[in-house]
Amino acid sequence: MHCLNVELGERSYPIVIGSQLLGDPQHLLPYIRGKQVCVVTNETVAPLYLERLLEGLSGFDKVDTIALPDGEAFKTLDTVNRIFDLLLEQRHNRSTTLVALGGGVIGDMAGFAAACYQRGVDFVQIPTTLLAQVDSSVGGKTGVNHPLGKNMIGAFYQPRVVLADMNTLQTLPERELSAGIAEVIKYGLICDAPFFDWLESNMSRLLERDPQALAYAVDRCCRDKAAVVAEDERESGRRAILNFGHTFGHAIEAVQGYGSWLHGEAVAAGMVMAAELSRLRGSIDTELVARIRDLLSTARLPLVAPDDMTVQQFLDAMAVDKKVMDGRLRLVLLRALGDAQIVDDTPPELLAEALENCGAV
Ligand SMILES: NC(=O)c1ccc[n+]([C@@H]2O[C@H](COP(=O)([O-])OP(=O)(O)OC[C@H]3O[C@@H](n4cnc5c(N)ncnc54)[C@H](O)[C@@H]3O)[C@@H](O)[C@H]2O)c1
Ligand SMILES: O=C(O)C(=O)C[C@@H](O)[C@H](O)[C@H](O)COP(=O)(O)O
Ligand SMILES: [Zn+2]
Repeated sequence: MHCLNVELGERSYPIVIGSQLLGDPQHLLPYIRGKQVCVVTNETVAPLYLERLLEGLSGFDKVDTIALPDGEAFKTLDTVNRIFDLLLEQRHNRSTTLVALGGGVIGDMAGFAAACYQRGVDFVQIPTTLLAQVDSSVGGKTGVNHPLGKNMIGAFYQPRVVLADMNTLQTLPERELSAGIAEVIKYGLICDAPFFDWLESNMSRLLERDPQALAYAVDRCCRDKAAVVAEDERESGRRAILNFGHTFGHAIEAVQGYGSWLHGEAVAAGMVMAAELSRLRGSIDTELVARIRDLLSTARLPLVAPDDMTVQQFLDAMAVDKKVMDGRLRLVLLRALGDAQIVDDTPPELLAEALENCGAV
């Protein structure tokens, strides 16, 4: 077991990475300040891990659980409202703690509920997917989707602790493991070239779920993300690099209807699009684009746009991206391997060419 910190002054918190963390309450209890707890999970994760977690919470006056329906399609205000209904019906007060047990969908919604309930209560992240362990549980972006755009309603709200139990990854469906690997690869591309090299040599170990390789990757990604977030908590500048591939990816998710492409899959295709655009702008060469495609493909991730998705559909969906400023699209592109930059001067015809080169019609 080991630990690292997200340094945010009075909002700093630890990320604990280990195995058997779920059954060992000593990691969780110090971060629960009141006597009330509400575990937020879903119908898939509850039968797998809820009982183990609840065993460690038996000392509290009040422990409620809500198991939400599973899936990105349920990452909505209506679903978050179900959390508020339960909290109010069960008379949870301001000293309650929400515990998010699940993937990024649960973490994003539980965190948002915690930010809003009685103007803010504590919350804890127990991420059970690779994607949630390397990305969504860290950094305090919480929120829900809107039919017109991804994560459009939300808040920056940091957890009190993140507990990443490696054992939970053993039950993850293969497709979800790959989706998590997309965000893992992202860190290599945007800020950690040596890690990208490591991934090229060790991808088979990750796909085989070698516990040591998984723990190494989770630790490395969390360190990379914690450093970026510590520098720019609310994305006024550098944090936007964590959005690499996402302007394209979010367009895919919104146009396809949330859930048909997994977030990580959409980000994978989006990263190829961003890499291709970087190449067209002359920043990176064909060889690097090929390396990126090869690694994503080895991880069984998609490299091109969904069938029939048009350039115009991309452009319309991308126009509502949260990074748009004064009507200008801001995109995260690559200057080199491990070096991302934010650009706001992409010629429209070059953007269209990159999209077409990646399968948009
Ligand atoms: N807040 C952030 O910074 C941030 C970062 C990246 C992604 N996200 C968001 O995270 C979401 C994607 O997260 P995700 O990939 O974890 O998806 P998810 O939460 O939908 O989980 C994926 C699937 O795996 C199941 N599952 C979870 N843990 C399991 C386990 N241990 N064993 C078996 N099945 C398990 C879930 O029930 C679900 O069916 C998206 O909504 C995305 O926008 C947020
Ligand atoms: O933490 C961040 O910052 C990220 O951008 C991480 C992304 O992987 C994540 O998908 C995030 O939810 C995207 O945020 P958004 O602000 O573009 O909706
Ligand atoms: Zn993401």
